[in-house]
Amino acid sequence: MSAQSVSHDSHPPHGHPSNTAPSTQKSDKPSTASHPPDSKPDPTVGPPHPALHGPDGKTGGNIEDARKGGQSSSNASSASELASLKASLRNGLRQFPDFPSKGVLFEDIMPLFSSHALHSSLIRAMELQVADVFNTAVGEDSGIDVVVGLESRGFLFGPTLALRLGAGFVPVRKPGKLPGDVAEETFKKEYGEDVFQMQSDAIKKGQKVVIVDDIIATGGSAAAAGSLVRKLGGDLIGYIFIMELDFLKGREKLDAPVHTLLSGQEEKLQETLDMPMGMTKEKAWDPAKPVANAGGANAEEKP
Ligand SMILES: O=P(O)(O)OC[C@H]1O[C@H](OP(=O)(O)OP(=O)(O)O)[C@H](O)[C@@H]1O
Ligand SMILES: Nc1ncnc2[nH]cnc12
Repeated sequence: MSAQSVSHDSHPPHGHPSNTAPSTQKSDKPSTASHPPDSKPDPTVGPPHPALHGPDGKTGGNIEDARKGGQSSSNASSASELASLKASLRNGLRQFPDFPSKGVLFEDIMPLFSSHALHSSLIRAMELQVADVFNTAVGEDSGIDVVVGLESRGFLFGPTLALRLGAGFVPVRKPGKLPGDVAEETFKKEYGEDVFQMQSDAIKKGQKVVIVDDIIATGGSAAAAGSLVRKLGGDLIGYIFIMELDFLKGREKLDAPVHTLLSGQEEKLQETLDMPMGMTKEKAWDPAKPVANAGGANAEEKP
């Protein structure tokens, strides 16, 4: 195969091959969807889901009852654990320019699974992130009923996350794979259309559902999955992705809160002119230099 990855040493901060700025501190972090400026609310943190919260949006309800007691100290330690997990995960990602086609900077999440340590960090980070953004208890008392994962990369971590959250797992599949009655939704991809299906009895009316996938690009897949969940009567609490291709504005297609574990690409892959200093087209994407840190300076750090 001719795929080439960016070497660790020469790799620019994530999402922009021309950006050679050193890793940023809090004050000069770029404003991304997942790390907005102080003046702007963080769009990765949606409003608390009413079904999971009391009238003040913070307390009350069965799930919240489970959180009472030592909440603030455990929140602080969870936040620091989550920040440290995110840092390791960022270092585990790789980017492949011009894959699967020219102009696409492909985010390779497979190293997060080939390493036992990273895999374990990913699942723990997801578990903590869910509790943080949906304001639920950490772990099996989450109160989330179903995790829905999108074919196929959403299948890599959706089931494990579901176990951790005390939830069931339900797949959204491409057509012709699921037996019995299915609900289906057609959606637009970058080129042409695709169809997603779910088994009609997979979600019970009113069940609290979180949709997970590795990446949100145009948002077409995730929006179709959201429509299917609602068709089946599910209560869609929100979406969790590992990362986002910000410049495609996929989150604008979604009508439930959207959260990403790590920040993603802010801009489209640039041409040679924009490459980091000292690189040529031939030199830049040297396949002999295998590891890229796709996390970089733009990675999300929720305060
Ligand atoms: O936001 P969108 O533009 O809809 O794109 C995002 C989807 O694209 C990728 O899946 P892909 O269709 O490549 O399938 P795969 O997971 O089977 O590789 C990715 O895993 C998401 O599911
Ligand atoms: N740039 C990208 N990297 C990995 N998966 C993707 N799915 C859609 N766009 C992608």
